[in-house]
Amino acid sequence: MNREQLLLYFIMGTNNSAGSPLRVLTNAIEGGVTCFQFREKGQGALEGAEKEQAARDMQAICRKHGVPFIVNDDIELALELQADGIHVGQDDESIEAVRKKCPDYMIVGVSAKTVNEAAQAQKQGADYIGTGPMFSTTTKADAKSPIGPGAITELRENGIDLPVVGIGGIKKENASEVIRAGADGVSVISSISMDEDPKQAARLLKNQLT
Ligand SMILES: Nc1nc(C(F)(F)F)ncc1COP(=O)(O)OP(=O)(O)O
Ligand SMILES: [Mg+2]
Repeated sequence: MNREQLLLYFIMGTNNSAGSPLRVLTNAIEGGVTCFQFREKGQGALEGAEKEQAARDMQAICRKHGVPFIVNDDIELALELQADGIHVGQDDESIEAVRKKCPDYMIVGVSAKTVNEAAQAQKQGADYIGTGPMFSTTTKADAKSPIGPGAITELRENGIDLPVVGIGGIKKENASEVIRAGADGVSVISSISMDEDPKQAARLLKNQLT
């Protein structure tokens, strides 16, 4: 995974979008999204065959536009779809378990908010880490309290040179703070998925990043 791919990392499930998820994803990518994560979780999330079909539909859109397609949590689904990668949190399967099950080409992303967690992730071969929540968020029901962009600066000051993306409550008004703090990119859900114009939302966000 090269760092540039993490610049504007859009995450969405079918229950995060105001409009049609496939149309939202297409518009978001046309607006400049550089990486996508399928995260089907929380109230109203699809399961089983419906979840798999939604993932396949979104994967096809990513493939058409050359955007990496990452699956959140669900390793079996990632393997079934031959996704470009998988993202796991501290309470999900370990990186070792993921690496054992997944082919080498797959990107492995890990949530890490402390220097210790990030160092562990780096040692175990993570390709990138997601750090947050940067700001308060309503999308992730079990999100902990915000740690702010300073947490990314602390990782950098302690020798964590893995690609890092900030996540949690990021919008165009605060995105540049996360980059200035040392992140390679920002990850967003509702700032794009709930906007009535996801293409414009992605474009305005991206303009804050470079
Ligand atoms: N899904 C995520 N993606 C990222 C990414 F780096 F990709 F931006 N960072 C952090 C998370 C949060 O991952 P996790 O802590 O397992 O919670 P959940 O499974 O509810 O998302
Ligand atoms: Mg998870």
